[in-house]
Amino acid sequence: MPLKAINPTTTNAWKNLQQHFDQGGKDINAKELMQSDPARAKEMKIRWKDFYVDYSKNRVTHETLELLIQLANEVELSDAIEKYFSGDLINQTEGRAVLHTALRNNAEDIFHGEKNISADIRKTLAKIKVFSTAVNDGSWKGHTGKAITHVVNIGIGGSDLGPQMVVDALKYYKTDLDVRFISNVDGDHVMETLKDLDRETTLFTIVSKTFTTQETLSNAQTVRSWFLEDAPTDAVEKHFVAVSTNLEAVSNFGIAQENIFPMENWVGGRFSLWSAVGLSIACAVGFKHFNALLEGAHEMDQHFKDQPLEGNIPVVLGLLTIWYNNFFGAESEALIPYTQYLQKLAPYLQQGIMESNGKSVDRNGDKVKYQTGTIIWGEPGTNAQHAFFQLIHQGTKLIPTDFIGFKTSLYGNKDHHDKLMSNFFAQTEALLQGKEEAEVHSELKAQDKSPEEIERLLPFKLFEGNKPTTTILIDQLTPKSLGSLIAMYEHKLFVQGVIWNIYSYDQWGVELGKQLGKAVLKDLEAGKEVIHHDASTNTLINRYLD
Ligand SMILES: O=P(O)(O)OC[C@H]1O[C@H](O)[C@H](O)[C@@H](O)[C@@H]1O
Repeated sequence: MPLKAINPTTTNAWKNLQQHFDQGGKDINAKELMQSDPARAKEMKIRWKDFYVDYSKNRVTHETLELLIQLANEVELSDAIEKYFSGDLINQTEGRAVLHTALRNNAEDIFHGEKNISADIRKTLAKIKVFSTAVNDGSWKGHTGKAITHVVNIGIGGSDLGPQMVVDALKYYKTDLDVRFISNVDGDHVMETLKDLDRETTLFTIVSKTFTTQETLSNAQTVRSWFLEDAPTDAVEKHFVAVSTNLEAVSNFGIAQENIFPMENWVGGRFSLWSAVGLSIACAVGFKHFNALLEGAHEMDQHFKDQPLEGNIPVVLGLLTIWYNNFFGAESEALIPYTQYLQKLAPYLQQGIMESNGKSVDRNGDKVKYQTGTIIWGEPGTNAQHAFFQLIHQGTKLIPTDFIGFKTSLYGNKDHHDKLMSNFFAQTEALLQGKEEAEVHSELKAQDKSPEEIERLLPFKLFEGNKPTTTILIDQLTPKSLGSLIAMYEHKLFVQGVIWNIYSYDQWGVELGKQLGKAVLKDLEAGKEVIHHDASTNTLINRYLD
């Protein structure tokens, strides 16, 4: 069954939320509420396994939360969750199920229509295990009999961002293999990646769900030609493997049948790191850790599926976004992980969240009259503090921010970790508390400023406070906790999509640019003056051709 199409703005909860917002909700001051009700911190938190999610620094009251849950109930979120996990065709515009959760469910047999897909999932997983183990233990040899030292993943979008983020995030757990990524069709990017590689000890994984993506196919061709400059044609089978749903195109490319790792259409590209797309992850950190990543995600899946809405982490996070996006008019959300390992989390989730929920037509095919997808951005703390936190603290925009931190670091080094985490806690405190006039006044006075100077400087040194943050404190960055964290955001964006009544699992918005790109490429190749584009594009192309 497809998802029901319920316009959220027609629900009673939406109207009540609007009224609640107009009649005081917009002025909710989390700082004051925290002072008057210290129990708030205990009540507005979710403790789950090694996660501690504190959302008490948000502009919400218990009433707000009740109304948001009421909204989730009225749009039948629980029914949608059920359909998501049971393989209903919830990606209706592409006629597909959305079953990336099946990839990490080792406990049950999952059905896609009549077909039990778990056997195939386990088979592919076993193939990943055998292959990644052989590459790591040196039993997979290159064509001259040498073991593999470098793996290069060639893919873009979902076939790049997820594996790249995870490989970077789990660097601590890395094997001896050097794993790199080529994504952009920028030839310089390709050559920079190849330049110090030894053909005899490098393995290329070509990853493309469709195997039609221009960037990936061009890069794969270029890399193959580079490889064949100094290797015989039959060496390709020892150095090239592929991951795709399009098995025919892969064999036409010249990849041996046994070197193909299949994936299925019910896995969206941006949710595919759990599938064979994660091959480079298994190579980089070993199969054991890849499996732990899947386990962590599965545990979050269980939580999301079974936990009542009020105590359900992705649900609560998703509802907070709705509150800010649709009632306060906040346009973006920042994600600040306090670990350098997660430096690619925001770019990864930009695809996950913005490609999923950047839609303006609802599930009835009508143009929506409310805001949908949020803009996602972020960088690791503390770097972010020295770059753009000024705007979060004192700018004019409301930017709800997730702070993600870990109780213990990986190398110990407590001295550094205490410094890192003191910033983590202090920033959410500063954003909540702000700094009032009296405090600024006495600080300036203590610096021996004259009354005139104090008066002049005071407005610039004030901090409003009441800037909303959610703290996600996790015990340690492990493959398992990373799996849970990623799955948490996957489900959060699902919740938002259900409430906004949009289709989160298609991405038609990326097609037009690709189409026009092909036409422009023909013009560039022809090299003749163009006149059939708009005036600006004609001028630019002609200048390029000149
Ligand atoms: O894996 P591929 O088929 O090569 O697709 C790579 C990417 O292509 C497009 O840009 C889609 O919008 C992405 O969702 C996808 O991840």
